[in-house]
Amino acid sequence: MTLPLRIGTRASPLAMAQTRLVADALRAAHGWGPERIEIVPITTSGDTIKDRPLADIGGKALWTKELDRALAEGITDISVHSMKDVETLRPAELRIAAMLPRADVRDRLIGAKSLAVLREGATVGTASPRRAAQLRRIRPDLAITLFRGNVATRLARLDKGEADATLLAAAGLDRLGHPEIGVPLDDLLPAPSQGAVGIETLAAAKRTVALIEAIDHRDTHVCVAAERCLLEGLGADCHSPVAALAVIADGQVHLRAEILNADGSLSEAGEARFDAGDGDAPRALARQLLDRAAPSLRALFGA
Ligand SMILES: NCc1[nH]cc(CCC(=O)O)c1CC(=O)O
Repeated sequence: MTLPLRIGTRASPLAMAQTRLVADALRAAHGWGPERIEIVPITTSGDTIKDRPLADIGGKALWTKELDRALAEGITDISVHSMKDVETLRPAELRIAAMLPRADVRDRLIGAKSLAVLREGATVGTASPRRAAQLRRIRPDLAITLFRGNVATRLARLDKGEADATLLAAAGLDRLGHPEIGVPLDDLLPAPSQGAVGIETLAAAKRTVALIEAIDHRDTHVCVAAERCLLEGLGADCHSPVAALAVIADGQVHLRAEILNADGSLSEAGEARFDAGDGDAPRALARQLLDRAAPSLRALFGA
């Protein structure tokens, strides 16, 4: 292939930073010069609508629709995604062929040294139903205010005093060059796919698939696939109050997961160990969580 490989990405600073990591990995794997890759920034609906919770926008595929269209129309050859923002069920003609090595999976608290020292009734800015529910389970007195927009926007809103604290993914802060911002929360189970970057192309584009597979980080791919199978079993997406994390331990996948209601007053947690590539075990864990959940929690998942 002599033409440049065109990489479609959201235009946010984090998406661009992640895309540069993908470009570097591809160049290193294939011995390419800089001219072999072209980065194509694309604005998505998720980027333009900032003032409403994502669930209210009716939104599936908010971050991916425009990138998918660019692939289908031949404007780009591959797309780079934060896997956390990729809806659970993808069009069959697309293939997530590789993932970069996962970054720090934790959330970091910004604005206070710990959740415990936040004053009574403090306000925490977040747009994540999972973070809101986990926070309010630990500290029911906290008020949640809607914080959307990219990482820099949220930090600026915190600076302006629109909230006492916020939670952001360590992965995003680190990849934007801010390893010093915030305190990692070890006890908060992250969002499914947090910290993972995926590379997608048309399943029929066999040569492109092969080029991408060369940089696949298998353990990350296996773990994120397990977390996404759990989401599938729950009938959930990236706007649902679900936390999950898979790690490889003793040659097996160890998946921990939790579902919550909006204020964290109801939750159900569980774990499973299974072989890499087993999609049934995470779906069975999803079933178990729903079966054990109180009816009003189960109803949130349409089950
Ligand atoms: N939903 C926004 C989003 N999508 C991916 C990341 C950070 C990188 C990651 O978690 O992989 C973020 C920001 C955040 O949650 O702080």
